[in-house]
Amino acid sequence: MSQTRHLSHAWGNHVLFEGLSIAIPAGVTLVQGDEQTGKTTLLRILAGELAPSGGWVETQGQRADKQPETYAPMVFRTDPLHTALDQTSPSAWFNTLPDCYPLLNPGMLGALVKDFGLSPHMDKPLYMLSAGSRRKVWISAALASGAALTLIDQPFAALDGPSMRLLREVLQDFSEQAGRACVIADYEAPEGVPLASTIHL
Ligand SMILES: Nc1ncnc2c1ncn2[C@@H]1O[C@H](COP(=O)(O)OP(=O)(O)OP(=O)(O)O)[C@@H](O)[C@H]1O
Repeated sequence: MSQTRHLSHAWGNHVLFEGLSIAIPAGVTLVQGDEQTGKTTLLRILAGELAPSGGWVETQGQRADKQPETYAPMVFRTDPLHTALDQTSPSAWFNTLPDCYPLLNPGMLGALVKDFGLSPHMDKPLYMLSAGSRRKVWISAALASGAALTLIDQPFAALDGPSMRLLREVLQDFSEQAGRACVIADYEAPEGVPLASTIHL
């Protein structure tokens, strides 16, 4: 479904990774590595946001470098450091998503909002939300987007206990869905989430 071929990222004499030829199957794939090993960089390359130094990435037969317009709607990357939406409310942002992600599942999005306890925050600007709530907003959009490839950096960071349990359940369900891949980046394998594959950096 997604794959990389001979992927490398380097600058000056510093090689972050090289020769990565990996297949990303449906279900949950973990990108595992210590600090500063290139997890976020790999996610950005998989999202088509960053050009690799060498090699290429492909999702459902479309290459990020050759077909950027068709590639972008197939991929959703959560970026907890993104500030461009700070003045936007989750409701307003969610209303724009079907334009980019026509396969967005509104029922799933509504259920995640409710179960993550986001309902009281839906009309507030994102900058007013806690780090955990902002992360839940991004994760809800990502998981409901219907994107063929969903990329989530440190999905459990800043989440409260009940939200961690809910996310585990949602990722379990996700791993049983045919046709969608979710790549999560973290230091350790998450408990209770069946993994389709692991990429070690
Ligand atoms: N082209 C580049 N030029 C200079 N530095 C770069 C370049 N690309 C990546 N880096 C740096 O490489 C480092 C590691 O990258 P990255 O953030 O992807 O690792 P990570 O495994 O996600 O780290 P962490 O777990 O600490 O968040 C970062 O400090 C990043 O700024």
